[in-house]
Amino acid sequence: MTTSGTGTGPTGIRLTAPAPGWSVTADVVVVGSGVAGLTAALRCAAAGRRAVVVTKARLDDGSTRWAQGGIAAALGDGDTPEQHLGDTLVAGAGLCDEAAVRALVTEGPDAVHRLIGAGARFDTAPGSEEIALTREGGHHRSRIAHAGGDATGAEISRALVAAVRTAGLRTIENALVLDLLTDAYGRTAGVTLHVMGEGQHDGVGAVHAPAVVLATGGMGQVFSATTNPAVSTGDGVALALRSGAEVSDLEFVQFHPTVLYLGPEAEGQQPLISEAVRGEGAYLVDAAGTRFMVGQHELAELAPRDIVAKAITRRAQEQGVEHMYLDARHFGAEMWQHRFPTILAACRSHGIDPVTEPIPVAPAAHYASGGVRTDLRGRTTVPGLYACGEVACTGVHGANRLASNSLLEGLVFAERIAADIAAGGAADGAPEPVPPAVEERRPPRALPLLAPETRAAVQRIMTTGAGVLRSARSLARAAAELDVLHCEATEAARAPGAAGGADVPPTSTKAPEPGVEAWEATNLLCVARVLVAAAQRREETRGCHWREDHPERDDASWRRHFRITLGADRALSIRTTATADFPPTTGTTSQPAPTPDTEPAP
Ligand SMILES: Cc1cc2nc3c(=O)[nH]c(=O)nc-3n(C[C@H](O)[C@H](O)[C@H](O)COP(=O)(O)OP(=O)(O)OC[C@H]3O[C@@H](n4cnc5c(N)ncnc54)[C@H](O)[C@@H]3O)c2cc1C
Ligand SMILES: O=C([O-])CC(=O)C(=O)O
Repeated sequence: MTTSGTGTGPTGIRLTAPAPGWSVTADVVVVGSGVAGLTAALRCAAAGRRAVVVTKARLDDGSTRWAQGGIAAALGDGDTPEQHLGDTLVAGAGLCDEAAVRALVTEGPDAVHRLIGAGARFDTAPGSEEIALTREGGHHRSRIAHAGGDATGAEISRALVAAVRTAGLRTIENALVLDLLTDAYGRTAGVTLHVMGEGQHDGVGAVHAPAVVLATGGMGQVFSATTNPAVSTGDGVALALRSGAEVSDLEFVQFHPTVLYLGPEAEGQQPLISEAVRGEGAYLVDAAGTRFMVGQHELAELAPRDIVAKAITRRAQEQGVEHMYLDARHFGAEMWQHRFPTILAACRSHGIDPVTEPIPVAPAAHYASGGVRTDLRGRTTVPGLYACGEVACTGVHGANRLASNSLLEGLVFAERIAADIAAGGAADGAPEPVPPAVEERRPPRALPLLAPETRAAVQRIMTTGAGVLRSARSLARAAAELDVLHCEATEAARAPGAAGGADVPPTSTKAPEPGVEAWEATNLLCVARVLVAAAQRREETRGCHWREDHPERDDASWRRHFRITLGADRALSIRTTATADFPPTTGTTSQPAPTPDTEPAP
């Protein structure tokens, strides 16, 4: 067995996990403990597979816990999966894979009922046992189930964590997964991970398993202001790239239109004002108090998210201001308290009372519509490596995710993966035993210890150059600045005495292990560079990719996906493929090379 990662990241630096010092063996290792990871683990366990869940912080520390609006499914009278399909395809702006969307919307209602069976409690309509349903942007029907008013994700997380505990699943918390292990045939054989804090697993170790499910969530932390929690650093996408898997559609970062505006210097996770607030009748008004969405789209404030985010940005530019306002004073105190208690508390903690004043809002990075490319069974292009949830690109979201389809996608595709694993879809048999000489055979470590400041630098560069509004110029500047960061990091890594530097023998036991911050910063830089490369390539405006210099959607030239890998020559390669070819329907690595063009990255 050898460690993967012998190629270089887009940083050009060899990114290889340190050799494992301890190990655990399982049938499947699930990386991440949000809705996708926990559902996959529970389902695998129910099918008799030994599943281990590894997660970077605590079990409930991902985006799932923060989800507000709800989970979309055709649960209501008169609603149908077909109508849900239609709304999803429209939001996806011509780039959804219809087969994937069909799987989502037809399997969605039962998946939600299974979640309820697992213990999740959704709000019910007054005086009834029926699930209460609301609306969000892009949905022509009320089909969003919610819990605790605006605390849907917290309830889903609570229920799934409780189910995992009841099922007695093995979990390893505070463990950052570094890289994929592969066997001599290039098949998945587990992961290496770095456990923080005290405990029996302290330091770098490994979980050996023939199937790995990446469920690491999003990459919102690539930007300065995001709704995503601190753990959303794109680790799964970076790991997948290093292991040779394909990623796709990274340029489609969804900016949520209504995030509480806390000033131009605000950084890190920002409070979301759910789209469900607009679903219940809140208005967007500009600095002059005018409802500017009326007349812009048939659904006005409930237009798909990308359209609202663009309208807010445009109107703010016209008026020379930083934000717009969401006015829901007409809800009254009781409705605010009952329906949106979390948002009410968050606003008040920042000195804004939505009962008596409009809420200042601006777009912020919210969701990665692209990610690690999978087929309908959740298989990536590396045998035995699966991906589900926000880290994955199943083809469901196209160029822009429809509101509240994300939790649903996590459920449905996690279940599909578990079914595939249960049917023997991963590499056959147990992983090969680790040969004693693995320490000597691992590639030389040359991970630069990126300083924590690198994270903030990446975020500033990405926010300025690759944010909600982009252009060739802004993207070129971002690419150049990221290059500088990469070069500085490389130089620092080579400096005498640096961990992983040239003076540290590959097998040295004295070299300090890179810290979590170093891995996260490295992963952020890696995904930022790939994201910018994809955004530079897409010379049109589509879905949540908005190019100032190419303001129109161009189906003739760009109704395509970019499939991005790190080649054996260590260069980033970007291929384009037509929508109809996406994703593969048969599985793993034996796909014919897509047409038409294969080019080195810019
Ligand atoms: C504020 C907010 C509100 C939202 N509201 C909604 C909504 O109402 N409806 C909806 O459908 N969607 C919503 N979304 C999106 C949705 O919540 C997420 O897309 C979804 O929860 C992602 O689930 P996941 O399981 O893929 O990832 P997450 O829930 O983000 O979990 C990822 C997990 O991976 C772990 N992890 C990451 N990297 C590593 C690593 N290297 N090693 C080990 N573990 C790692 C994390 O610690 C975490 O446990 C919202 C998102 C946010 C941020
Ligand atoms: O509550 C919100 O607006 C967030 C949401 O639905 C989503 O991201 O799907």
